[in-house]
Amino acid sequence: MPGHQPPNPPALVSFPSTDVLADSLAAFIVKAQKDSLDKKGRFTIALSGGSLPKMLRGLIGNPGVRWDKWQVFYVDERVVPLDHPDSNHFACMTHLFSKVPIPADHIHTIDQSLLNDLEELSDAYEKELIREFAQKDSARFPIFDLILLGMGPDGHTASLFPGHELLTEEDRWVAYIEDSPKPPPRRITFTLPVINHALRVVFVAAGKEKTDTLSQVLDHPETGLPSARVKPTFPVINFLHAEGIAGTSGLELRLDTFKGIKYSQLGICADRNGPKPCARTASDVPTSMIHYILLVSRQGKLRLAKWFTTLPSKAKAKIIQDVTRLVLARRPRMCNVIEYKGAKIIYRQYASLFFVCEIGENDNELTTLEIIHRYVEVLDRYFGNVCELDIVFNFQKAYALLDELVVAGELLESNKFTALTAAEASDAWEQDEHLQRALSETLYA
Ligand SMILES: O=C1O[C@H](COP(=O)(O)O)[C@@H](O)[C@H](O)[C@H]1O
Repeated sequence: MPGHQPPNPPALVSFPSTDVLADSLAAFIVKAQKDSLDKKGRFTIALSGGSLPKMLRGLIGNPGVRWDKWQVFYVDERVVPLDHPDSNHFACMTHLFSKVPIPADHIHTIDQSLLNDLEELSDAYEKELIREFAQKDSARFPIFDLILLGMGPDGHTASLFPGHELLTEEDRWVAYIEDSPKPPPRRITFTLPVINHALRVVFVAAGKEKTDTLSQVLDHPETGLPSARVKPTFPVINFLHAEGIAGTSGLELRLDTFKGIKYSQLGICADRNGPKPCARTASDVPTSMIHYILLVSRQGKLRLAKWFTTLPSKAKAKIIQDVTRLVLARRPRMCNVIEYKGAKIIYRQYASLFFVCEIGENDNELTTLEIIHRYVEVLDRYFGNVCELDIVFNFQKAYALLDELVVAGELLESNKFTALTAAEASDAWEQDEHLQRALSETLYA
């Protein structure tokens, strides 16, 4: 489960103006949407209120957006009628949805008939989430493709406020609050586990006062501000515009403001040596997706097949046949990338085994080779110089180790030791179970 893995450091993108931020954010959303549609044909997104809806203007008239594939939820909602100026839905309607062709039933709002009963209202919204997610993704918590958050000057995000008991909620998906320090007082909100299970989480912060809050959140997470508790598996990306941070040239980022952050920045970026224009754009945030991983022997025998896309068995058999033929025909010094039906096959040979992945045409080959190598390293450490026979006789373990690294086609755990520790822990439980069984058989025989 994504939320059980150690979080990655956040990334910060600073923009010279809110217009550039809005364009870049739109490009990022379209890329995330494309990845999700390629993978599963739908796109689930959760939106915040406050200043965020205005920042979504880059989506209006954007030809890359497939509105009919979106399922929209609200990260939090103020408990007021849906046409009330305080409503987050109202803000999103005003600034975005009234201007784009999204089907009305793809926007999941609160049930207005329950405004007088907060418990019923939040339960009903949770049920709405269950309807969308429970059978398709994780039943424990929904896994959103993208959650867009705001950050209040006090560090609150969604309707999770500093020091509030809701910050420790571990079970509920949606909770309610009657005493919000920011008006209106009655709200419902996603809980932190829901936010932390998302595939991508982005904070959008615009305004000078957000600089100090962001610095507090990034440099002093120990203070436990709500925004600092957002720690999903993949890096949180912070889209920031604030005068004084990004000046007119956009390059005057005050690096000392954010000490703890990993500066793997996009758009206008900076590192410890100072800010510089960055070749990458926000839409290049690495969301590379593997469609499948195959392990094929030199004799053309399939040793492992892990699919991250849903395909009929016939199509899978055809792919295995084609890919095996293509890879086996390669000579040693040839490039490790092969074009195949509008996608890319990335392969690497280790002794008698070919490790083969398919990725999209815009995905990153080198990252994929790195993922393959990481998997081989983990296998190697686990089996001690892994060979083909280890995989043949322990294929469940080979799958389990892969599951520790790659989930839903994306690299989940880049630390091989963490992946190994998880596998060794499950071995220990297994042995313990054997022991328990042997003991109880002896005792009760
Ligand atoms: O009250 C709320 O505040 C936060 C932050 O809003 P912002 O105006 O400072 O961006 C927002 O994300 C949340 O959805 C909203 O209900």
